[in-house]
Amino acid sequence: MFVLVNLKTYPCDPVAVAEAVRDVNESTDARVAVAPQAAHLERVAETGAETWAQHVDPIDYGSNTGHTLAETVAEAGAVGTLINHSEQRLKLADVDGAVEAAERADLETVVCANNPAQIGAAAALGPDAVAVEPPELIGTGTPVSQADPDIVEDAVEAAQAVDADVSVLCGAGISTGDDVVAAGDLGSEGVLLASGVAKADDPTAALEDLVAPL
Ligand SMILES: O=C(CO)COP(=O)(O)O
Repeated sequence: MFVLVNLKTYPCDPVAVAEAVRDVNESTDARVAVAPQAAHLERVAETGAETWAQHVDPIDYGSNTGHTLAETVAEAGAVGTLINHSEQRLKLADVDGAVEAAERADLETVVCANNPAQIGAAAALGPDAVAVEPPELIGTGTPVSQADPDIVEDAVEAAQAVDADVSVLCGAGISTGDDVVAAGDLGSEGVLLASGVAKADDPTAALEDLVAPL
């Protein structure tokens, strides 16, 4: 299972979380990675943790003030990027352009989507993975795998119908090892999560709990 910890703009110490991600990754068969804010990418990557960007824009080098260029993210040490997170929605054409930009920079891609229909559309753009995250469950602590298991199974089916090579992750409210196991049982190859680690008093303990059954 892939466990991708999105730090959003939570007021945690990104380097401390990254060190916990690095250490827990070494102690488990699961793959554990962290997605800090763009300005923290370099410091986080220097810890040795697998580092992802939260977003890249559908642009190339040039006159794009305030945008995030995929090549710069890669140079800062990211190996992958989220695209179209529920909190950073893009138009379909821009999701396509962002996937293209990420591929140009050799970044692995996870395109997020709200529901199985959008997952099918996202899978058609050829990312490495898609992630279904029902927005109403994000940050609630109620795991998608428990509150809405059908959405995960339907997302897996929708992605497979379009491109069987695209992995499916799920997210929203995931915070325990049991949640991760339940996600896997529904056909998900990984989880995206944030508050369960970024807001935890002890991020290392939270991460250890997440991977314990894997
Ligand atoms: O948006 C998410 C991960 O990208 C999910 O957030 P929570 O884990 O806080 O529900």
